Amino acid sequence: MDTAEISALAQAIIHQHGATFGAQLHHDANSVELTPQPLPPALRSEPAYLAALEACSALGFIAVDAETLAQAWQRQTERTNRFDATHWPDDPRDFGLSNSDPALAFAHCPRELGLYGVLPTAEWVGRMARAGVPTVQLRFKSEDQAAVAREIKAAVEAVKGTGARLFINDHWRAALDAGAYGIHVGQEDLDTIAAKDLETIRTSGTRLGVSTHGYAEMVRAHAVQPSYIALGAVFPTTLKKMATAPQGLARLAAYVRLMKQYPLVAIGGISEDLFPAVRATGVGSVAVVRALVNARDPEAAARQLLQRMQAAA
Ligand SMILES: Cc1ncc(COP(=O)(O)OP(=O)(O)O)c(N)n1
Ligand SMILES: Cc1ncsc1CCOP(=O)(O)O
Ligand SMILES: [Mg+2]
Repeated sequence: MDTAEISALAQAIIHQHGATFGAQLHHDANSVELTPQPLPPALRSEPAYLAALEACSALGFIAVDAETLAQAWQRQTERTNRFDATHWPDDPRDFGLSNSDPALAFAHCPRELGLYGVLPTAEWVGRMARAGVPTVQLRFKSEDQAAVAREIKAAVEAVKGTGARLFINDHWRAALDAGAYGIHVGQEDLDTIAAKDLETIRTSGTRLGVSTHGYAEMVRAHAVQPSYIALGAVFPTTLKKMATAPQGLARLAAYVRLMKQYPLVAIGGISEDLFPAVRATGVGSVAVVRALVNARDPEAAARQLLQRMQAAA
């Protein structure tokens, strides 16, 4: 196939899916600006792969995600024996997400983690757990290890008797020592935790949540078979400087279709009014910071968000 024929296949993909992913270019308060990305160097020569690489880059996927999608489109083409521009890859087998050994998976947690409060102190953790938030996280940023250990212990105490599941962000050793329900780590954290330490967390029965920001990171997260996968940032957030653009609802829905074997958590810029649209993607949990912490009445906000979670279920 020559370059013109490959470009015609790429155009067919863009024609089919431009409205879905391109719809994110609309301009309203929650719009997500996804600009076409430069075409990365091709690693293979098959037409389906090359066409998908071109199309996905044009649709705004960054190089590693366009590459992951292009490889999946090629596998889909081989598996089904035909190139189908209409079918956006969503079969885990095409992403190499099958055939994991379940004996090596992290401890399970419920598919529906529900409203998930990501909170700055043990006091906030206790307050939101008592308000009925079913999943909470202590996201306590400090270099002072003694202060970290104290805060984590206090958070573990604070959720006792509330039924809330407590995840600890980043500080996995102290979280293990304190007997927290789970640990949340980012991609950078995964880079720095040694394989033997991950194994220590896994065999302790402590749950593990992993942040992802696109297709390549989801594939990478799957390699450790975590208890849940977080997907974000869905919308712009002022709370954390993100290395990648907000993903938007269309991508979130595509991620949920692909990763439905995992409990999934959507995070980033999710305000109360956006809950129905986020829940409509099928994601089982919605994580928020500012929607709780910046609310004039955080307990009332928690009640409101819990209702939104249920209404959209
Ligand atoms: C539920 C949830 N999702 C994502 C994050 C972000 O984690 P990470 O990428 O490690 O960034 P920091 O929170 O450490 O700044 C999270 N904390 N919780
Ligand atoms: C910690 C984190 N990780 C990805 S987005 C985010 C912050 C979410 O905060 P908010 O819900 O206030 O946008
Ligand atoms: Mg982190």
